[in-house]
Amino acid sequence: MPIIDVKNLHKRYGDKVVLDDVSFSVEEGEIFGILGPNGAGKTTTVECVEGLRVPDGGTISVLGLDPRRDRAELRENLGAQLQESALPGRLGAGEALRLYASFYRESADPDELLEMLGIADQRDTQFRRLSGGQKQRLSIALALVGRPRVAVLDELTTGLDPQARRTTWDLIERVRDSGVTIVLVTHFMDEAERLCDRLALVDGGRIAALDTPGGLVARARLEQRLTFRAPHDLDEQVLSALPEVTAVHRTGTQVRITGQGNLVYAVTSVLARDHVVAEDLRVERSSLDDAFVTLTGNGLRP
Ligand SMILES: Nc1ncnc2c1ncn2[C@@H]1O[C@H](COP(=O)(O)OP(=O)(O)OP(=O)(O)O)[C@@H](O)[C@H]1O
Repeated sequence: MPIIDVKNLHKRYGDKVVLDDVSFSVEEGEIFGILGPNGAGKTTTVECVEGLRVPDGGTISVLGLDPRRDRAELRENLGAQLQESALPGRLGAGEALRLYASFYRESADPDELLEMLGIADQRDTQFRRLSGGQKQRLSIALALVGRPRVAVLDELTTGLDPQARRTTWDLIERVRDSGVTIVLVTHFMDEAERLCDRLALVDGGRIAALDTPGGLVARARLEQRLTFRAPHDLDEQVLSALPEVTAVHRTGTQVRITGQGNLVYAVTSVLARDHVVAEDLRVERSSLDDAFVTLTGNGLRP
């Protein structure tokens, strides 16, 4: 049984339709990504799941609870990352965690959480004096302090430097391994590809596609490209005849092959059979970025 089940969600602000028949389910123990450009409806979707916004239509079940009707019960089991502005600047990091821990029937040990998130040294630092990365970690700690079964993390690594992003990703994997189901809202392809077991691509208030990152790339049926340097006597006909190959281009010793399916295996098998040494062999794999453009007709960047 899914831990989150969203069916036919509709939401409009005035005349503007923001969610148009959004349906998806999240299985226990997965990292489920909601990926899309600015204004796609990602935050509106998760805030409906959290019971913070009221949908105009559709049904939502989280751990068998109705987010609006059973809000108090849901709060005990669902952790949400806080917006930065939600904390007073003079509150210490440890103090904030202890305060939030007191809101729950059962809570995690604040000191252990600070340790796990690598901000134990900042225990007594006021919120306003924390760096962007430390604030981010504290907001994750606050989402986890109630020992939730589900955590919703929105724009997890926005504003972090590359090193801090990677550390945060490792951390999220550890949180998932500890048994927490995670819903991750992001507009970063690399983040989604690295972390998510399954992903919903949201565009203009609709789910354009839902699959594993690899499944989305495969579904877009994008061409793969293989380049290498080959001796002049390479028989191009043999390669063109392969069912996986759509085109062979040659400029001097440089060969570029495009195709689909198991292209790399098909081409390299023939080359090995004919004792052709392919130098500087490179495979250009289609990315989730390309898949998004193909599946939605739009890019993620504004
Ligand atoms: N309270 C509101 N009143 C009116 N319009 C709103 C409100 N909240 C969001 N919107 C509009 O709804 C649309 C979806 O917003 P939402 O915040 O869900 O998108 P998002 O995908 O999370 O975007 P971002 O990546 O920029 O956070 C946007 O066009 C936004 O301007």
